[in-house]
Amino acid sequence: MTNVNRIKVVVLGSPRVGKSAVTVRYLTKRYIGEYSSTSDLLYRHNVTFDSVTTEVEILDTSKCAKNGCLYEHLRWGEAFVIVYSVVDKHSFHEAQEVLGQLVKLKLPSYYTCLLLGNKRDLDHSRQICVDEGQELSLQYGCQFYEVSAAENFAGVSLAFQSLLREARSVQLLKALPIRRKLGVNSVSKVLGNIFGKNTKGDRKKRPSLSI
Ligand SMILES: Nc1nc2c(ncn2[C@@H]2O[C@H](COP(=O)(O)OP(=O)(O)OP(=O)(O)O)[C@@H](O)[C@H]2O)c(=O)[nH]1
Repeated sequence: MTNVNRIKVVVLGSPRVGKSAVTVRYLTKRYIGEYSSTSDLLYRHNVTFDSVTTEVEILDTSKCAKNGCLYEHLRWGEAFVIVYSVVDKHSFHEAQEVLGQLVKLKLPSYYTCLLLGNKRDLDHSRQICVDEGQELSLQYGCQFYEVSAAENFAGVSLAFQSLLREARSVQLLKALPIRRKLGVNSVSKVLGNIFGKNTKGDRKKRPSLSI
């Protein structure tokens, strides 16, 4: 059963893309250059949106995802941050693979997902342009931000908050009493509020930003 007071977030991506850096930046505002952890780390903190406080669990995954834990991570999570490095083409392709697995495992139920291009401060060595990230996110219907955990707290914070807001809306929707019948228009309104479609069917752009 959905717990509307808790959101479980999983941070995934290739080795060394900055999963720990973005997670710790979001939670503490600090950038720590090197992390020595070789196992998954679970963080807990509270967020308040519209006067409602929700507990957030963030699982910063380690290399274990390579050794068959990906399935468990995807099953455990309700919201996903899939990180790649803009200076590492391979990590972008791996992000694409993870998105594919996520869709296979989670659809048709709702889930929330953020594609996060990290290390944008290394622009001179870029291998993945903004448009490629944007395109991939549109393909999989997820949010997209480019950030630099090293240089900027604001972008990382905005990206996580945007994900958490959407995750909370999805949870509220899931928690609607099954017996309460909604008309087609009501359902379309609820979904529109969450996924950015207005009732006339025009699609609003998903949040997408480079900071
Ligand atoms: N230039 C730059 N370096 C970064 C940035 N974010 C992380 N790094 C560096 O990238 C390296 C890997 O960062 P981590 O946060 O440990 O990456 P990770 O994905 O958690 O690594 P694993 O858990 O080992 O897979 C470290 O040397 C960080 O200092 C960034 O935004 N810009």
